[in-house]
Amino acid sequence: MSFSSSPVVSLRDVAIYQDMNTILSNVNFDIDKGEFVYLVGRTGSGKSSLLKTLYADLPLLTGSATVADFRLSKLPRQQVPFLRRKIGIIFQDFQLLVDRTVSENLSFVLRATGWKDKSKRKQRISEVLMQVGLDAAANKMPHQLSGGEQQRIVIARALLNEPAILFADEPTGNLDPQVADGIMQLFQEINNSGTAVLMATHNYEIINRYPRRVLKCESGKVLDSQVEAFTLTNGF
Ligand SMILES: Nc1ncnc2c1ncn2[C@@H]1O[C@H](COP(=O)(O)OP(=O)(O)OP(=O)(O)O)[C@@H](O)[C@H]1O
Repeated sequence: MSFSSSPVVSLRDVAIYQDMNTILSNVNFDIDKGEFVYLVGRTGSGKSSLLKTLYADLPLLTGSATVADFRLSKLPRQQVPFLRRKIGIIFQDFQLLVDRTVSENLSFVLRATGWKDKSKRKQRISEVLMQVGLDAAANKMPHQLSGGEQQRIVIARALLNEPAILFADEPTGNLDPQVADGIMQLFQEINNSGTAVLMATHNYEIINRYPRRVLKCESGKVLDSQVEAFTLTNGF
């Protein structure tokens, strides 16, 4: 367990690349423990690329950054799984293993992250399913669940190792407004219990309903609502 009070995410003079192209530059922000932050910007403005850099799917080549006490610059490949245990990643498309039950999907992650004791795995699976309101779904196959329920299982999976922060890339993008709202409420509950959240979204309604700090990718920079005022207009 870490007792440091340092931010869970800290970026200094970071640049984000795809291939040889600079997507964002001079990126500077911190996210405190337990904070909830939106990430917005037009299609192609760099939200996913920024998130990918934060969960070490893209290398950090310029500037310095720490995520959950891991320094991303020159992060050895063997360290990536250890970083990933401290963070949770949630995508728009649910990415559950379709040929396994909910419980097996979750157990798969626990075994891959060092949980050797079967009864402890079972206990933890029951806890996270309870947290997302789907404790009755343990033995169901993903296709027996609605889109919103599948997304809840993905969130449960992301919570298994008690992450310091959740990175969510358009987690409500494929869902009806009402279902999306339920997912947002779940994110609020998770956040209220102390987990930081960085959520990329195009959904202006959601930001209006649950207003929080906003980071906006625009013209190759990241604007921060905590630092400067900017408008959130159509299509961002
Ligand atoms: N794998 C890749 N290889 C090369 N270029 C890429 C790759 N992925 C994204 N890009 C480019 O990087 C830029 C930023 O894309 P990115 O996906 O980060 O934007 P985004 O803000 O997340 O967009 P969206 O809202 O559509 O998800 C775009 O110009 C895109 O074409």
